[in-house]
This record gives sequence, C-alpha cells and structure tokens, in this order.
Amino acid sequence: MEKISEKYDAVVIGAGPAGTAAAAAIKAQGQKVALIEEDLWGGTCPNRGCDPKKILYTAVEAKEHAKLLAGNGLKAQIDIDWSALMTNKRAYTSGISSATKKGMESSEVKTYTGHAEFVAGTTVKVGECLLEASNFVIATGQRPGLLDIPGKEFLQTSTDFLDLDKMPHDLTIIGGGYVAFELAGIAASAGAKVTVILHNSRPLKAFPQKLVTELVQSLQEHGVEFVFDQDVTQVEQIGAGYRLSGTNDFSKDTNMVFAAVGRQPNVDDLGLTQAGVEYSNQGVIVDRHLRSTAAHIYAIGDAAASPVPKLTSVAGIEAKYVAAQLAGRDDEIDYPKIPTVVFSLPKLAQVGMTENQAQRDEARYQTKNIDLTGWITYKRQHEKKPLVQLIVDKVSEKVVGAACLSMEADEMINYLSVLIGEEYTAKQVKKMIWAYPTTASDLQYIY
Ligand SMILES: Cc1cc2nc3c(=O)[nH]c(=O)nc-3n(C[C@H](O)[C@H](O)[C@H](O)COP(=O)(O)OP(=O)(O)OC[C@H]3O[C@@H](n4cnc5c(N)ncnc54)[C@H](O)[C@@H]3O)c2cc1C
Ligand SMILES: NC(=O)c1ccc[n+]([C@@H]2O[C@H](COP(=O)([O-])OP(=O)(O)OC[C@H]3O[C@@H](n4cnc5c(N)ncnc54)[C@H](O)[C@@H]3O)[C@@H](O)[C@H]2O)c1
Repeated sequence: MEKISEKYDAVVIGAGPAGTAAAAAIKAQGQKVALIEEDLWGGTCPNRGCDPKKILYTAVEAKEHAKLLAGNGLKAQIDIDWSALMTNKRAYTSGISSATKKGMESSEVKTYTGHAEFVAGTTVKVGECLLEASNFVIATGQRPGLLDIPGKEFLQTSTDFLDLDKMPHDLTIIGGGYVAFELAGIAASAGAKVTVILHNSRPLKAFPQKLVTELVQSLQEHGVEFVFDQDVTQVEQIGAGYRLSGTNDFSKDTNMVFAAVGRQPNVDDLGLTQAGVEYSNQGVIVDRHLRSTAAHIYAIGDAAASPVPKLTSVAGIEAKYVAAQLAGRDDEIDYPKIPTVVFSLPKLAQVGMTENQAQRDEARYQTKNIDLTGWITYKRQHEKKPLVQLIVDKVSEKVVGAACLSMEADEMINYLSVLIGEEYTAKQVKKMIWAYPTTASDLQYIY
C-alpha cells in the first residue's frame, strides 16, 4: 500500500547536472530536499554524454596533434587502441553513479531511486512512496530522438556509441548536429569508414556557414563522407549489417547506423497534466523565472523549454538560480554569455551574437573573418585552416560575438567569452598582458 513517506520543502526529479546542483544548493540554504533518479545518478553528462565523449576525444586529440607534426619533427606513429580506450573510459564512468548518490547523501539530500510521476499538484509518486512538497523542480533531461521509419529498431544512439566494445569497419551517422560531428571525428580517427547523412544541406546551422564548410572539408580529409539533402526512409538488416534506403533510389550498406537527429525532453510520462504543468516537444514550458504553468513547479536544464542551448554549464546556472528563487529571490533569470564547443576535427566553438543574428542588422554589426594559419600558435602545430570570426558592434566598437575553428578553439572561446561578457573594448584588450606565446596572447592582435 502507498504511504506518505515524508513532507519536503522541495522535491527535485532527475539527478543529472541540473538536479544534483539544484538539490545541493537548496539543501545548503537550509531546506529539506529529496532527489529522485530512475537510472544512473549523475545523468547524461558524466555517464553517457560530455565526459565519456571527452575521454574518447582526448586520444583523438593526441593522435591529431601527432599526425599534424608527422614529418615536421615527430616520428612516432600514434594509433587508437579502441578496446583499451574503452576500458579507460569505463574506469571513469563505472564509479560515477554510486559516487554521485553517495555525494548527495553526504550533503543530507534524501535520495529515492525509481520513476517519479506527479499524482497531484503537490504530490509525486516514486515506487511505493508518495512525496509531498511545497515546491518541485523538474530536471529530467532529454533522451536521444529516433527516426520514425521502418527498421527504426536497428538505429543506435550516442549512448551506444560511447560504450562500443569494438569500432566497426564501416558506420553511418544520420544527422548533422553536435552529436553527428563529434562521433564522426572520433570514429574516423579510430579507423572506421564514416558516412554522415543529412536531410538538408546545412549542418550545425547555429554556427557560421564559412566555419562549418571548413569543418566539413576537414572531416572529409579525415575520410568522412557526407551525403546531403538525403532522407533515409528505411533500415533493413542484411546479414551482420544493415541496408539504408532513401529517396532518389538511395541505398547504402553499412555495419552500424547511429541516429543523431536531436534529443527529446523526458516529460511525457511524468504525470504533468495532473499537476497542471504544460509542455511541448521542446520540454516544460517555463517563464523568465523558470516557473512552469503551475507556479510552485520549476523546470531546469535540458527538460525545460528555456530559450538557451542545452548544455551542462547552462543546467548548473539554472539550478543555482532556481535554488535562489526558493530562498525568496524574485528577479528574472539573466543568463551570462554561453560558450559552446563541438569537439570535432578540429573543434568548432561559438559565443555571444552569431553571424546569422548580425546579418539581420548589417548597418550596425560587422563580421570579421580572420585566418590564423600563419600565426605561431597554429603554425608550430601545422594546423591546416584555423579561423576566428568576430562580430563587432560598430556603435560601441566592442566585440559582441565570436566563433573559432581550430584545435585551440575550446580555450580561445573561453577567453573570448570573458572579454565579450565583461564588455572589454579593443583598447582595454590591447593593454592586457598574457603569457607569450600562448593561445591567449593572440587576443590583443585579434581584437
Ligand atoms: C553525447 C553527448 C555529448 C554531450 N556533450 C556535451 C558537452 O561536451 N558539453 C556540454 O555542456 N554538454 C554536452 N552534452 C549535453 C549535456 O549532457 C546535457 O546538457 C546535460 O546532461 C543536461 O543535464 P540535465 O541534468 O538537465 O539532464 P540529464 O543529464 O539528462 O539528467 C536527467 C536525469 O533525470 C532522470 N530522469 C528522467 N525522468 C525521470 C523520472 N521520471 N524520474 C526520475 N528520474 C528521471 C534521468 O535518468 C537522468 O539521469 C552532451 C550530451 C550528449 C548526449
Ligand atoms: N559539445 C556539446 O556541447 C554537445 C555535444 C553533444 C550534444 N550536445 C547537446 O545535445 C543536443 C543534441 O545533439 P544532436 O546532435 O542530437 O542534435 P542537434 O539538434 O544538434 O542536431 C540535430 C541534427 O539532426 C538533423 N535532423 C533532424 N531530423 C533529421 C532527419 N529526419 N534526418 C536527418 N537528419 C535530421 C538536424 O537537421 C540537425 O542537423 C545538442 O543540441 C546539444 O544541446 C552538446
């Protein structure tokens, strides 16, 4: 029989980066809080997202640097041992769930394992327990989206890729976003013959066209084949592999197929209607306070339909913001500049105003593309085509947006994020001293 287990000030659903950060912050301000997780504690990012991806990518990055220096002073041939790399990755991920749960418990957050579902506006059911609270935080994240086509059961996802025992000889990725470009780089570097199939001709559409075109070319030089403007309409199992078919008599045989066509919020089996919470296919509908249509129920991280990129850094900011709301603050959320990186070959990064946004007001914003090929930072590494794009506000003369394409793009975008966020002028940047020669010391010449 179900029973009211306890009453809480707040119940947080989902123990990913958003939920764990929210629960810890709510507890730290003296409130009684419960956290519910149905699968791996820690959520997507450390178990099947950013962190395992970055562990695999670290080997890819080392190989790429060595490849560029081969014949330029470096002799050793470096190659990826996928099975050892996977053991290395699992050594990290295998302890995450229990360590995260233990960490929450030692912070005196009450933990529950199981699927959470609202049964009323102030009650959530998990297993045999009914939890009552004054406030709820939905932090249930997203799951990989699949294509609704015959043979969809043969499609694998980023979760499967990040735990592959063996890299197949030939693999195909459907999609053209972050996941497709990151997995393509890792698989190609690990020796697979990779094909990326996209239903349109504009991959990574939030990033500048020029930089994306260069990235596509770079991946092609790494052996990745791109098929644009191609719908895949069926997957069939043929022997140990698969046959993809599509419009215009398209047909391709491959060892494995991965869908990387976006992610879907985990909001459909949460009993949201019973709680008066509205949602769309973007997630829980929230206002500028991250409040849902039921004022005492908030949504944060990937599960919220907030107008920002779905990233771990964003989940953390939203978690701390909601905890502060529960402690009585009532200001609207004010997001800082959000840098983002596609860890491909090379890396593509962006922050602030985008080229697409700047083009809507060309009288005010100037787009500057700077080729860094001859600069010592990149020349010493023999990088093929490092680029930086700056968006300059002609009125204030400040840089308001930036994008970078290079193996240094992840570090560069963080520096640019601070300079843009703090609204530094070119004059101020030129006065700064950075250790030379480093990625940062190029900033005074870029500005
Ligand atoms: C392959 C991949 C690579 C990525 N790389 C990066 C990167 O490099 N940098 C970056 O910033 N972001 C990256 N991301 C995105 C990042 O992982 C997410 O933005 C982040 O995990 C969102 O955190 P979250 O807590 O909102 O959701 P999640 O991490 O998805 O956590 C939600 C949790 O809620 C649980 N849950 C769901 N429903 C229920 C329920 N009803 N009851 C109980 N529990 C429930 C889930 O099991 C899950 O553990 C990547 C994502 C993927 C898939
Ligand atoms: N480095 C990072 O920060 C990182 C890495 C991976 C994932 N993520 C997060 O996860 C999210 C999901 O990544 P994603 O790559 O799955 O999604 P995405 O939204 O970035 O890209 C989806 C791609 O699939 C294409 N697509 C959609 N429907 C299709 C169809 N029917 N056939 C073929 N292509 C189709 C889209 O045109 C788009 O190119 C990202 O938006 C990001 O928030 C972040």
